[in-house]
Amino acid sequence: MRTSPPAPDDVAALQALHAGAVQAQQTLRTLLPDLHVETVAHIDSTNAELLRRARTGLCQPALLAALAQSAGRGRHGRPWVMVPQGSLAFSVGLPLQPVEWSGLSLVAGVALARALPPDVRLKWPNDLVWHARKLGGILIETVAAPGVAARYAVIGVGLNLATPALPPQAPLDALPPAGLHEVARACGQPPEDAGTWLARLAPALVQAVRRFETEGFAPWQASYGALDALAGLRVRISDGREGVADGVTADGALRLRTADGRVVPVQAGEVSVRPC
Ligand SMILES: O=C(O)CCCC[C@@H]1SC[C@@H]2NC(=O)N[C@@H]21
Repeated sequence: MRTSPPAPDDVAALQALHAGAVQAQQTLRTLLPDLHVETVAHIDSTNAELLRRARTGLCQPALLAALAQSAGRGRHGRPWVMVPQGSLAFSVGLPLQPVEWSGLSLVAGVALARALPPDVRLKWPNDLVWHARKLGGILIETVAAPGVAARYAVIGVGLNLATPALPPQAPLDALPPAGLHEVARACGQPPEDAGTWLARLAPALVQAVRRFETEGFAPWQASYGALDALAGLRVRISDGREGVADGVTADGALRLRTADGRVVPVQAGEVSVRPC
């Protein structure tokens, strides 16, 4: 709990973030007229908060963004640490009833990558990368929505704006981090604040997820392929399997071409790139 008044920088940053959320709400007013938007200075985790609300029956579409998270979480129970010098963290929550859930995180990745600078790519299943460095990630969690057939899906997005220092305990096969300000500099563009990115990314994400709900992953397969950072690389899956990454299947599994020439679908796991 905060005991001192927010610093002026926090106030300005929160206003900018809020302006981005309101702009996203405007963009989405036809698709999601009841979208609730909220921006907070501090929270444990935007994903955790929307899931808590859904469990108590608050299942309306929501966009929640935060300047700081004390318990941000990533995939596989890992912590997600925001860069204090510049970060974007938001979650979109909405009741969802897709024909098939597989591929949702890949669709979210495609939508985000398309709204980010041109060189941003996707590392299966849901890392946003730039020149083999991690810019951000996506964490999707769902909960049963009381009284309705749909589940409530919470799609959390964390993006570095500033480039984080490499943590000393980083595993050797983890991707080194990158930040969007650095990407903008490399493209000769000025850096943009978290609110500006939120206004672009949240609508792109919601529009894609709504389309996924009715059409599934298959129409996204080619778009994913065009953004696939792993295509043609030697990879190792966290379960020990190795091979060459060969795109994704029509339901979003990673196609792994093994040494004996077979292609096996990998439904889940962590992927590390091996030296050639
Ligand atoms: O790369 C990953 O493992 C996914 C990271 C997802 C982090 C975001 S930040 C906003 C939302 N709230 C969380 O606690 N996690 C997601």
